[in-house]
Amino acid sequence: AYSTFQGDYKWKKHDLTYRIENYTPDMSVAEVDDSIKRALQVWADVTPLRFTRIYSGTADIMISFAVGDHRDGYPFDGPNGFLAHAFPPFEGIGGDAHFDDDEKFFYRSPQGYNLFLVAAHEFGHSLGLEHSRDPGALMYPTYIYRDIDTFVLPKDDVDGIQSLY
Ligand SMILES: CNC(=O)[C@@H](NC(=O)[C@H](CC(C)C)CN(O)C=O)C(C)(C)C
Ligand SMILES: [Zn+2]
Repeated sequence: AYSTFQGDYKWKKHDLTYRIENYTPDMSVAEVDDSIKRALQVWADVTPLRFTRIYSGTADIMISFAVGDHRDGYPFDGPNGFLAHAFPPFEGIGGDAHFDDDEKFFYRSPQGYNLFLVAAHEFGHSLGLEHSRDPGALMYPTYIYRDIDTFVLPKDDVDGIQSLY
């Protein structure tokens, strides 16, 4: 039930870079770094894609926290509502993921919004996946909490990403 972006947007290379541009006050730097790294690994585990972190310059996937209007034409909406958004693989802002810092993100708590889960969904978009109609899929449009210690990428998402890479 997965879907990809019209025109089959996908990266033409398997070695991708990412850069964490800023941090949320909701958790430690180490916890953000780990959440992002694990959210990318979810997709790397089932594709030939590899992710390398860079600390300056322009990465394929630029990751940032922002509130309200952050000048990309898609202003955030305060607490709740939209939690984050990401752009499909194309030049420039393509691949980039923005997280709404008016949300309270959590590292491990089942309350609130788990950063790892939100990021894993966003990176699905960064790699070329659109939303799935499968309510069990990570790419389902609504945030659903799942135990992150036992998290396994749902089959619909695996089928989707493997249809691209
Ligand atoms: C709690 N709020 C929600 O469930 C909202 N959904 C989201 O914020 C999506 C991200 C989640 C799935 C991590 C937005 N999205 O698709 C980004 O790529 C609404 C369903 C209210 C829009
Ligand atoms: Zn989405």
